[in-house]
Amino acid sequence: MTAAVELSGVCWGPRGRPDILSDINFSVPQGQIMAVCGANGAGKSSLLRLIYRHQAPRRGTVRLMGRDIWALSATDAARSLAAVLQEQPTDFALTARQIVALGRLPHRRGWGSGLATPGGEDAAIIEAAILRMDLTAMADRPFGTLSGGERQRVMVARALAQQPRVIVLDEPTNHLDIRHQLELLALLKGLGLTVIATLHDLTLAAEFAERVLILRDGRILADGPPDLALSETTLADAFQVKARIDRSGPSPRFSFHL
Ligand SMILES: Nc1ncnc2c1ncn2[C@@H]1O[C@H](COP(=O)(O)OP(=O)(O)OP(=O)(O)O)[C@@H](O)[C@H]1O
Repeated sequence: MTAAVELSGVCWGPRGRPDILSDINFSVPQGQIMAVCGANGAGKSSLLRLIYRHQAPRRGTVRLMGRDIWALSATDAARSLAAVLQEQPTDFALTARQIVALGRLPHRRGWGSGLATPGGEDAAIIEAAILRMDLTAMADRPFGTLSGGERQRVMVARALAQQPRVIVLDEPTNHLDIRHQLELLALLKGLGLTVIATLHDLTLAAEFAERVLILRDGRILADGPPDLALSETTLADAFQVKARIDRSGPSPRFSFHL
């Protein structure tokens, strides 16, 4: 089966600067849940920006469903891939429902029609995404009046309304309380989509992901099932701390010291 996302020989750096990401090679099968972990500045968000076609690799290729993502139009890419980012829209006057409705834009014919009130099928998809993210009670409130966690759920609902095959999330559990963190990760797992998410919380990564990719200084340090990728040696190397993992319980417990 065609990989959902595949990076081959990818390097990236800002213009006029040395590479920040080097020699990145991995392939994510359709339906896989992958967490990307690593220290601050390791290159996680930069890697996601390459995957959601925000920036082009300096060398190498990023493929989405087998096609070079830069051979696709932005709209075609958005029909297959949705991104949930840490930066949120600045248009705080839009209601939560209007923001979720933006997820339908890549599927509308002609950008002008995208601003019209959604028709039957689109409206049903938007309402389903609102319901799924438990936003019904606040759907008509301006986005700017929502709490950080509620806004995060609106952004996930927008991604769901986009009906992508791949969903990329940058720190999706930021701002969420424990219950909403667990609910969001369970929901993402149950979608049957390919999911690539950066996560700082290694316990959540170990429980949620089938595969963990660990970056260090812009290179892949480990890539594999959580039990293998999240080893004491790898974590010590990735985060420059002493790491202990207690695997005696149902899920691993991580402890760290300097
Ligand atoms: N456009 C840019 N220009 C200059 N430096 C950049 C640019 N984008 C990223 N960097 C640098 O690249 C490195 C990796 O940044 P990135 O945001 O990808 O890290 P991260 O792993 O997501 O970090 P964090 O956990 O702190 O969010 C950082 O040192 C950052 O300052």
